[in-house]
Amino acid sequence: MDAVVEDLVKRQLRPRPSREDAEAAVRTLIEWAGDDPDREGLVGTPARVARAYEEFFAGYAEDPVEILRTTFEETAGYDEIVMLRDIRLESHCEHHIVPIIGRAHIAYYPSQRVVGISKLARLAEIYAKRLQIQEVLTAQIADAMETVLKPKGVAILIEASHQCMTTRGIKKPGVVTITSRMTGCFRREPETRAEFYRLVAGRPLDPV
Ligand SMILES: Nc1nc2c(ncn2[C@@H]2O[C@H](COP(=O)(O)OP(=O)(O)OP(=O)(O)O)[C@@H](O)[C@H]2O)c(=O)[nH]1
Ligand SMILES: [Zn+2]
Repeated sequence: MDAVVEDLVKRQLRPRPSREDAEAAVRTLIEWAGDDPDREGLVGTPARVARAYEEFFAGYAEDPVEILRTTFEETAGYDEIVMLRDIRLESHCEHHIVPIIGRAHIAYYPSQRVVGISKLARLAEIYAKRLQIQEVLTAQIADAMETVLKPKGVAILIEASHQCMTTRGIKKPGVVTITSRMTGCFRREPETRAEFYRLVAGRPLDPV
Protein backbone atom coordinates (compact mmCIF):
# COMPACT_ATOMS: atom_id res chain seq x y z
CA MET A 1 0.00 0.00 0.00
CA ASP A 2 1.48 3.40 -0.85
CA ALA A 3 2.03 6.05 1.80
CA VAL A 4 -0.87 8.29 0.74
CA VAL A 5 -3.48 5.51 1.03
CA GLU A 6 -1.92 4.04 4.17
CA ASP A 7 -2.19 7.42 5.92
CA LEU A 8 -5.90 7.68 5.04
CA VAL A 9 -6.73 4.21 6.35
CA LYS A 10 -4.81 4.73 9.59
CA ARG A 11 -6.68 7.94 10.37
CA GLN A 12 -10.07 6.45 9.63
CA LEU A 13 -9.43 3.67 12.16
CA ARG A 14 -8.46 6.02 14.98
CA PRO A 15 -11.34 7.03 17.29
CA ARG A 16 -11.82 10.80 17.68
CA PRO A 17 -12.54 12.49 21.02
CA SER A 18 -15.79 14.44 21.26
CA ARG A 19 -16.03 18.24 20.94
CA GLU A 20 -16.81 18.36 24.70
CA ASP A 21 -13.53 16.52 25.38
CA ALA A 22 -11.66 19.01 23.19
CA GLU A 23 -13.23 22.01 24.94
CA ALA A 24 -12.43 20.52 28.37
CA ALA A 25 -8.80 20.15 27.28
CA VAL A 26 -8.62 23.84 26.32
CA ARG A 27 -10.16 24.78 29.68
CA THR A 28 -7.42 22.79 31.40
CA LEU A 29 -4.73 24.59 29.39
CA ILE A 30 -6.18 27.99 30.34
CA GLU A 31 -6.07 27.02 34.02
CA TRP A 32 -2.59 25.62 33.61
CA ALA A 33 -1.45 28.89 32.01
CA GLY A 34 -2.64 30.62 35.21
CA ASP A 35 -5.97 32.20 34.26
CA ASP A 36 -9.60 31.69 35.27
CA PRO A 37 -11.60 29.92 32.53
CA ASP A 38 -14.85 31.15 34.11
CA ARG A 39 -14.12 34.87 33.77
CA GLU A 40 -16.20 36.68 31.17
CA GLY A 41 -13.54 37.03 28.48
CA LEU A 42 -12.60 33.36 28.63
CA VAL A 43 -15.98 31.63 29.01
CA GLY A 44 -16.41 31.17 25.26
CA THR A 45 -12.74 30.48 24.55
CA PRO A 46 -12.76 26.65 24.67
CA ALA A 47 -15.58 26.62 22.08
CA ARG A 48 -13.75 29.22 19.95
CA VAL A 49 -10.51 27.27 20.08
CA ALA A 50 -12.33 24.08 19.06
CA ARG A 51 -13.81 25.93 16.07
CA ALA A 52 -10.41 27.40 15.20
CA TYR A 53 -8.89 23.90 15.33
CA GLU A 54 -11.54 22.75 12.88
CA GLU A 55 -10.16 25.36 10.46
CA PHE A 56 -6.47 24.90 11.24
CA PHE A 57 -6.70 21.13 10.88
CA ALA A 58 -9.36 20.78 8.20
CA GLY A 59 -6.88 18.81 6.10
CA TYR A 60 -7.41 15.61 8.11
CA ALA A 61 -10.94 15.32 6.73
CA GLU A 62 -9.90 15.69 3.11
CA ASP A 63 -8.63 13.16 0.63
CA PRO A 64 -5.63 14.26 -1.47
CA VAL A 65 -6.15 11.45 -3.99
CA GLU A 66 -9.71 12.56 -4.68
CA ILE A 67 -8.65 16.20 -5.12
CA LEU A 68 -6.24 15.30 -7.93
CA ARG A 69 -8.82 13.36 -9.94
CA THR A 70 -9.87 16.38 -12.06
CA THR A 71 -7.55 15.96 -15.03
CA PHE A 72 -7.82 16.93 -18.70
CA GLU A 73 -6.53 15.00 -21.68
CA GLU A 74 -7.26 17.67 -24.32
CA THR A 75 -4.05 19.63 -23.92
CA ALA A 76 -2.99 20.15 -27.56
CA GLY A 77 0.05 18.03 -26.85
CA TYR A 78 1.26 20.36 -24.08
CA ASP A 79 4.38 18.75 -22.67
CA GLU A 80 6.29 21.53 -20.91
CA ILE A 81 6.58 22.45 -17.27
CA VAL A 82 3.45 23.49 -15.35
CA MET A 83 4.22 25.52 -12.27
CA LEU A 84 2.30 27.27 -9.51
CA ARG A 85 4.55 29.80 -7.87
CA ASP A 86 4.01 31.57 -4.53
CA ILE A 87 1.15 29.55 -3.06
CA ARG A 88 0.71 30.94 0.44
CA LEU A 89 0.88 28.24 3.10
CA GLU A 90 -0.31 28.34 6.68
CA SER A 91 0.46 25.27 8.72
CA HIS A 92 1.20 24.29 12.32
CA CYS A 93 4.35 22.70 13.61
CA GLU A 94 3.73 19.33 15.18
CA HIS A 95 6.19 19.94 18.01
CA HIS A 96 4.76 23.16 19.43
CA ILE A 97 1.42 23.62 17.60
CA VAL A 98 2.33 27.15 16.53
CA PRO A 99 2.12 28.57 13.00
CA ILE A 100 4.41 27.86 10.10
CA ILE A 101 3.83 30.57 7.47
CA GLY A 102 5.35 30.44 4.04
CA ARG A 103 5.09 29.82 0.33
CA ALA A 104 5.08 26.71 -1.77
CA HIS A 105 6.19 26.40 -5.38
CA ILE A 106 4.80 23.35 -7.13
CA ALA A 107 5.78 22.15 -10.59
CA TYR A 108 5.39 19.05 -12.69
CA TYR A 109 5.99 17.80 -16.20
CA PRO A 110 2.74 16.17 -17.36
CA SER A 111 2.88 12.83 -19.13
CA GLN A 112 -0.53 12.72 -20.85
CA ARG A 113 -3.12 14.44 -18.72
CA VAL A 114 -2.87 17.76 -16.90
CA VAL A 115 -4.55 18.42 -13.58
CA GLY A 116 -6.74 21.45 -12.77
CA ILE A 117 -4.26 24.02 -11.43
CA SER A 118 -6.40 24.94 -8.41
CA LYS A 119 -6.17 21.29 -7.36
CA LEU A 120 -2.43 21.65 -6.81
CA ALA A 121 -3.05 24.57 -4.44
CA ARG A 122 -5.81 22.52 -2.76
CA LEU A 123 -3.40 19.62 -2.36
CA ALA A 124 -0.85 21.84 -0.61
CA GLU A 125 -3.66 23.17 1.60
CA ILE A 126 -4.80 19.68 2.63
CA TYR A 127 -1.37 18.73 3.92
CA ALA A 128 -0.69 22.18 5.39
CA LYS A 129 -3.91 22.00 7.42
CA ARG A 130 -2.47 19.22 9.54
CA LEU A 131 0.20 19.04 12.23
CA GLN A 132 3.42 19.09 10.27
CA ILE A 133 7.12 19.35 9.93
CA GLN A 134 8.19 21.08 6.76
CA GLU A 135 10.09 18.13 5.33
CA VAL A 136 7.05 15.85 5.59
CA LEU A 137 4.72 18.52 4.14
CA THR A 138 7.06 18.86 1.16
CA ALA A 139 7.37 15.12 0.61
CA GLN A 140 3.63 14.46 0.98
CA ILE A 141 2.69 16.96 -1.72
CA ALA A 142 5.22 15.40 -4.11
CA ASP A 143 4.21 11.83 -3.27
CA ALA A 144 0.50 12.48 -3.85
CA MET A 145 1.23 14.05 -7.25
CA GLU A 146 3.48 11.13 -8.17
CA THR A 147 0.93 8.54 -7.08
CA VAL A 148 -2.11 10.03 -8.78
CA LEU A 149 -0.81 11.97 -11.79
CA LYS A 150 2.13 9.73 -12.70
CA PRO A 151 3.91 12.67 -14.35
CA LYS A 152 7.41 12.75 -15.86
CA GLY A 153 8.57 14.54 -12.74
CA VAL A 154 7.54 16.67 -9.77
CA ALA A 155 9.40 19.55 -8.11
CA ILE A 156 8.31 21.10 -4.83
CA LEU A 157 10.01 23.91 -2.95
CA ILE A 158 8.70 25.35 0.30
CA GLU A 159 10.08 28.39 2.08
CA ALA A 160 8.61 29.12 5.48
CA SER A 161 9.03 30.86 8.78
CA HIS A 162 8.44 28.78 11.91
CA GLN A 163 7.02 30.73 14.82
CA CYS A 164 8.42 28.15 17.22
CA MET A 165 11.82 29.57 16.23
CA THR A 166 10.86 33.22 15.87
CA THR A 167 8.61 33.87 18.89
CA ARG A 168 9.96 31.37 21.44
CA GLY A 169 12.96 29.15 22.07
CA ILE A 170 15.96 30.35 20.09
CA LYS A 171 13.98 33.46 18.89
CA LYS A 172 15.55 34.13 15.52
CA PRO A 173 13.12 36.30 13.55
CA GLY A 174 13.66 36.39 9.81
CA VAL A 175 14.96 32.84 9.50
CA VAL A 176 13.48 31.10 6.46
CA THR A 177 13.54 27.31 6.24
CA ILE A 178 13.76 25.93 2.72
CA THR A 179 12.89 22.37 1.75
CA SER A 180 12.54 20.74 -1.64
CA ARG A 181 11.63 17.44 -3.23
CA MET A 182 12.44 16.48 -6.82
CA THR A 183 11.32 13.35 -8.61
CA GLY A 184 11.68 11.95 -12.14
CA CYS A 185 13.12 14.37 -14.70
CA PHE A 186 13.70 17.09 -12.07
CA ARG A 187 15.86 14.69 -10.09
CA ARG A 188 17.68 13.13 -13.06
CA GLU A 189 18.27 16.14 -15.31
CA PRO A 190 20.27 19.11 -13.99
CA GLU A 191 18.86 21.43 -16.70
CA THR A 192 15.25 20.59 -15.77
CA ARG A 193 16.01 21.21 -12.12
CA ALA A 194 17.72 24.50 -13.10
CA GLU A 195 14.62 25.53 -15.08
CA PHE A 196 12.52 25.03 -11.94
CA TYR A 197 14.85 27.14 -9.80
CA ARG A 198 14.95 29.86 -12.46
CA LEU A 199 11.15 30.06 -12.41
CA VAL A 200 11.06 30.10 -8.59
CA ALA A 201 13.49 33.03 -8.59
CA GLY A 202 11.41 35.01 -11.10
CA ARG A 203 9.61 38.16 -10.01
CA PRO A 204 6.17 37.39 -8.54
CA LEU A 205 3.34 38.60 -10.80
CA ASP A 206 1.02 41.27 -9.49
CA PRO A 207 -2.23 39.57 -8.47
CA VAL A 208 -5.14 40.38 -10.82
N1 LIG B 1 13.23 19.33 10.98
C1 LIG B 1 12.26 20.13 11.41
N2 LIG B 1 12.30 20.58 12.67
C2 LIG B 1 11.32 21.40 13.08
C3 LIG B 1 10.27 21.82 12.26
N3 LIG B 1 9.47 22.65 12.98
C4 LIG B 1 10.03 22.73 14.19
N4 LIG B 1 11.15 21.98 14.28
C5 LIG B 1 12.13 21.75 15.34
O1 LIG B 1 11.75 20.70 16.17
C6 LIG B 1 12.67 20.69 17.25
C7 LIG B 1 12.03 20.15 18.50
O2 LIG B 1 13.09 20.08 19.40
P1 LIG B 1 12.94 19.74 20.97
O3 LIG B 1 14.30 19.86 21.62
O4 LIG B 1 12.21 18.45 21.12
O5 LIG B 1 11.95 20.89 21.45
P2 LIG B 1 12.28 22.29 22.18
O6 LIG B 1 12.91 22.03 23.52
O7 LIG B 1 11.03 23.09 22.21
O8 LIG B 1 13.36 22.91 21.20
P3 LIG B 1 13.72 24.41 20.88
O9 LIG B 1 12.80 24.88 19.80
O10 LIG B 1 15.16 24.36 20.41
O11 LIG B 1 13.55 25.23 22.14
C8 LIG B 1 13.20 22.12 17.35
O12 LIG B 1 14.54 22.11 16.97
C9 LIG B 1 12.36 22.88 16.30
O13 LIG B 1 13.07 23.96 15.71
C10 LIG B 1 10.26 21.33 10.93
O14 LIG B 1 9.36 21.63 10.12
N5 LIG B 1 11.26 20.50 10.56
ZN1 LIG C 1 7.78 23.95 16.43
